[in-house]
Order: sequence, then structure tokens, then C-alpha cells
Amino acid sequence: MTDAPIASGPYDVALLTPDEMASADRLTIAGGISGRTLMGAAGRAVAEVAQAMLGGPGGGGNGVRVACLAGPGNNGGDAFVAAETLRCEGVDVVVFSVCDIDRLAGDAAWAAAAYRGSVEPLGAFTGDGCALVIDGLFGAGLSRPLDAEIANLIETVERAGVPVLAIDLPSGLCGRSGAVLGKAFTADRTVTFFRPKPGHFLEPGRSHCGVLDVRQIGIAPDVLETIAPRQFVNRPALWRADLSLPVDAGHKYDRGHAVVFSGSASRTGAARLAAGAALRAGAGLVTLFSPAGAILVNAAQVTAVMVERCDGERDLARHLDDSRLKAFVLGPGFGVGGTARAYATQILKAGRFLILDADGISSFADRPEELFDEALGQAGEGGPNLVLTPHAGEFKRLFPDLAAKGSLSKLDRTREAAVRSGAVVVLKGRDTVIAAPDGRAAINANGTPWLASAGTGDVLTGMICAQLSQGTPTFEAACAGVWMHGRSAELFGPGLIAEDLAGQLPAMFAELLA
Ligand SMILES: NC(=O)C1=CN([C@@H]2O[C@H](COP(=O)(O)OP(=O)(O)OC[C@H]3O[C@@H](n4cnc5c(N)ncnc54)[C@H](O)[C@@H]3O)[C@@H](O)[C@H]2O)[C@@H](O)CC1
Ligand SMILES: Nc1ncnc2c1ncn2[C@@H]1O[C@H](COP(=O)(O)OP(=O)(O)O)[C@@H](O)[C@H]1O
Ligand SMILES: [K+]
Repeated sequence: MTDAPIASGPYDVALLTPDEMASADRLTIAGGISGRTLMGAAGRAVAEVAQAMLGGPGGGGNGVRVACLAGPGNNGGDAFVAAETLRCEGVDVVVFSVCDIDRLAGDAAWAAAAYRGSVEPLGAFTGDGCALVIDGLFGAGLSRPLDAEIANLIETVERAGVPVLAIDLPSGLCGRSGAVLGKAFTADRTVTFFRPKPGHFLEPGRSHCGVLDVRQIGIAPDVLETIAPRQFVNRPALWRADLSLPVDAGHKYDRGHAVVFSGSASRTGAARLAAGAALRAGAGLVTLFSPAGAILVNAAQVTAVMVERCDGERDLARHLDDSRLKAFVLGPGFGVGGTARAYATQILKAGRFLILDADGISSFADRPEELFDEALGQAGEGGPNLVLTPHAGEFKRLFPDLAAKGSLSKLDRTREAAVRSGAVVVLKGRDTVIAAPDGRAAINANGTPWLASAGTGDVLTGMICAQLSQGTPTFEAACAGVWMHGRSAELFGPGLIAEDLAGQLPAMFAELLA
């Protein structure tokens, strides 16, 4: 997926639901720019990308057959504009239309009338001699699963092995949720307009889009002030202004003291992964709170990270008297049970930040309300005090009903979980969603499949903790941690294991601060 420029503010990285995109079109048209102008720009942008896929104008593009598949709505209209543009540039184009072109209406009818090339019924498409398929069947208007004729057509394209360029969305993909409605094209490239949609980033949608091109077609960004979208792609533009960084005359305590709870003697590695990442990600001091039996194991393996004994609620209460301890990671390798519940409650009651992961989450499986009630009562100025970092299995333990509700997208589900729990919820995976109880949500887009490996989630908690301990607002801290984690994996490349991630943070910071 091509990365949009690291731009100035959250609206530069906004994602628009299909309904919000329709509002953007409507507001633009009401402002005096016609729908035909928008469709013309959209279709020409598609033609430009098609030429690039064919090898560029005047290059391999001439004399190659391009099949433009046109649907019954404006997505089809874009396809007709693209077809006419390519035809005028000397490309051999045929439009295959779902319906008789005199049944088209509005801007799509105008685009079809302006097209001077040949039109055939959809059923005539075989894929023979075709170098590129432009998919203009359905975009934002998809309202039900594709019928058998179109599902078969997609299979024909797949069998023929022809590259696919999707207009707006690969047909069959829901722009709101990223779900496949019946069957969907798997595109090599997708051209969308103005701002991307959640379905371009949520799986399985993302895997169906190929490289995503976002083209500007004349919609003014100020319509976003009216629409006020609440979902974003997780890029630095979303949180860069809130990020905590060392200041020239700073002291280590200004940079926050982070704490990670260690598990018992045979289960200490996860906590050390988190602690090492927290220190490298910018916390001024990091301490491992260790049960007495694990102190020697921990002390033998850390240097800059400190180790303190913490064996029960009395010890923790004593530690919490030190107001310099800002943010706590609880869960990696910790063990499931009452101790985790008691510590979590104590930390939240003390008004500190808590990142609850792994065993910490599972400890509340039978009584999530205990945790949620505590978190809902404690939100501070910078947002909630609690960050939950579940993978799908852990999410199901805390929010079984939300996990089971098939009509919810991953974005919806994470948002509902955040509202219910009073926490910033980080629902992990290739398409990690970060949601705050105030309705803001971000979908992460970086990282590599090498992250699907033991211990990488522990490292993530440390990266989030580093920002929280330094005073970054909770949602922004979680988003920044997730992005840094993904970027570190990209910088390392293949062969990554959890231990390698923190070592990439200096290169990540150099790039981010450049
Ligand atoms: N002025 C605008 O609104 C602009 C719209 N644009 C394009 O317009 C598209 C949206 O256009 P529309 O709202 O017309 O929607 P679509 O063109 O995506 O499809 C709508 C039509 O498909 C039918 N339909 C939906 N699901 C179906 C299914 N499973 N099987 C059969 N028929 C189905 C609907 O009944 C409707 O007739 C965008 O995706 C984008 O490509 C661009 O031209 C930019 C400007
Ligand atoms: N296919 C993938 N592509 C990108 N990131 C992934 C993928 N699979 C998992 N991840 C990321 O890797 C991390 C795994 O965390 P988690 O499941 O908690 O593992 P562990 O408990 O072993 O640390 C998460 O940050 C998750 O988002
Ligand atoms: K399409």
C-alpha cells in the first residue's frame, strides 16, 4: 500500500465511511462543483493508473486490450470515463456493461454517452487477449452480496490471471467494514478518491485492494470540518503533535518512570521484553516489579532496567506512594488470577496509567465489570487511565458478545469495547484497531507478517508504556506505540523475532524526527 505523505493533521489521515464519502460529494456539489466534474476527474485518475500498469502512455499501452467492467451506478460511470480517456490515448478498450447503457441514470448516463468505443454485455467477457481488467462494477453503493453471474465473472478473471485495477473498491468489498459480500475481486491496485475508506484497511478488505492510490478529484478538504470523521489511518499525522520527546534541559524523571510486572521465576522473559522496549522507546527509568522468587533471574539479565521486589498488595501500596511511578504494564507472563486483578484495581485506584495485556486481561474473563467500573471511574485529563491490548482471543474473553456479533466490523467492535470498558482498546492483528471511549479510532497499516511471532505483543506494551509514562494522552500514546512497533518491524525486515524490535527504535526515531 503506498503511504500517503506524513501530513499535517488528523484530517489528512481521516478515513471516510461510504456514507461520509457521499456527504463529501454532496457538499462539494452543493458548493458549485458538478458531479460530472468529479466523475471526470475520477475516471481520468483511473486511466492514468491504468497506463502506469500497462507501462505508461505511448509504451506498452498501445494496442493492448483493456476490459472495463461497468456496473449500474456511478462506479460504472467512472469506468466509462476511464475507458474513453484510454481510447483517446490509443489503447484498445472494450467496456463490458452490467446493464443496457440506456438504463444508466445521472452522471453515469452522461459518462456512457460520452464514450465512443465498443460496449459488450458482461456475459461476453472471456479474458482472452486481455492485459488489464478495470473493475468499475460496484463501489460505495454495494448494498448486498454479489449475484452468481458476477461471482462467476470474478472467477473467470482469476482463472485468466489478468491484473485488476479496482475503481474505488474491489467489487464485492464493503467500504465500511472490509467484509467480502459473497465474492470480491482481488485487485493489484485500487484507486480511491479524496480519502480512503475503512474497508481499504480492515481485513480481509486490505488484502483485496493491492496497492492503494488515493487521488484528489476536486473535493475541498474543508468539507471534513462539517463531516467530522472519527476514524483515521494510524500515521504520525494523527499523534505527532502530542508525542513526548526528551527536551534539552530535561531530567530522567521528566521522562517518566515506567514499571513492568514480572511473572514467576520461570516466566520472566515477557516482562523483560516489555521493560527493555519501554526504556528504548523513551521512558526515563524502567523498573521490573518482581516476586521475590524471580528477583535473581531478573537481576541477572538486566542492566539499565532496575528490579524491585513486589510480592503482594502491601508491597505495591508502598511502591504507589512514590508518585514518580507513572505507568504500569501488567500481564505479559504474569499468570492468571486474583493477584493480577488486585494489582490492576490498586493501580487504577491510585490514578496511574495501566496497560493490561495477556494474562492481565484473561484474569478478568469472568468478571470484566470489575475492571470496567474501576476504569470508568478513573479517566484523567489526558484520557482514560487504562489501555487494553488484546489479540482476538483475549478480546473474546472480555467482550464475548461483541466478538460474536457478525454484523460489527473490527472498527465497530473495538469502539464499542472502548465505550463499555472506559479504556483505550488496542485490538491487535495485521489491521490493529485502536479505539478511545470518546469515539475516535485508528486502523494501523504498517508492520510485517514477521510480527506474528511469540513475544512481539509484550514489546508493544513497553512502547505504549514509554509514551504514557511521559504524559502523552492515552489514545495518542497507544496509536504512537502501535505505529512505532510496526515501523520497527519494517526496518528490521525478514527474520524478525521479538528481541529485535527495540533495537530498531533509534532508526525509527531518526526517521520520525527527520
Ligand atoms: N459524484 C459522486 O457521487 C462520485 C462518485 N464516484 C463513484 O461513484 C461510486 C458510488 O456510486 P453509486 O452510489 O452509484 O454506487 P455504485 O456504483 O457502487 O453501485 C450502485 C448501484 O449498484 C446496485 N447494487 C448494489 N449492490 C449490488 C449487488 N450486489 N448486485 C447488483 N447490484 C447492486 C445499486 O442498486 C445501485 O444501482 C463510487 O464508488 C465512486 O466510484 C466518483 O465518480 C466520484 C464522484
Ligand atoms: N500478520 C501480521 N501482520 C502484522 N502484524 C501482526 C500480524 N500478526 C500479528 N501481528 C502483531 O504482532 C503482535 C502480536 O502480539 P500478541 O498476539 O500479543 O503476541 P504475543 O502474546 O506472543 O506477544 C501484535 O502487535 C499484532 O498486531
Ligand atoms: K469497483
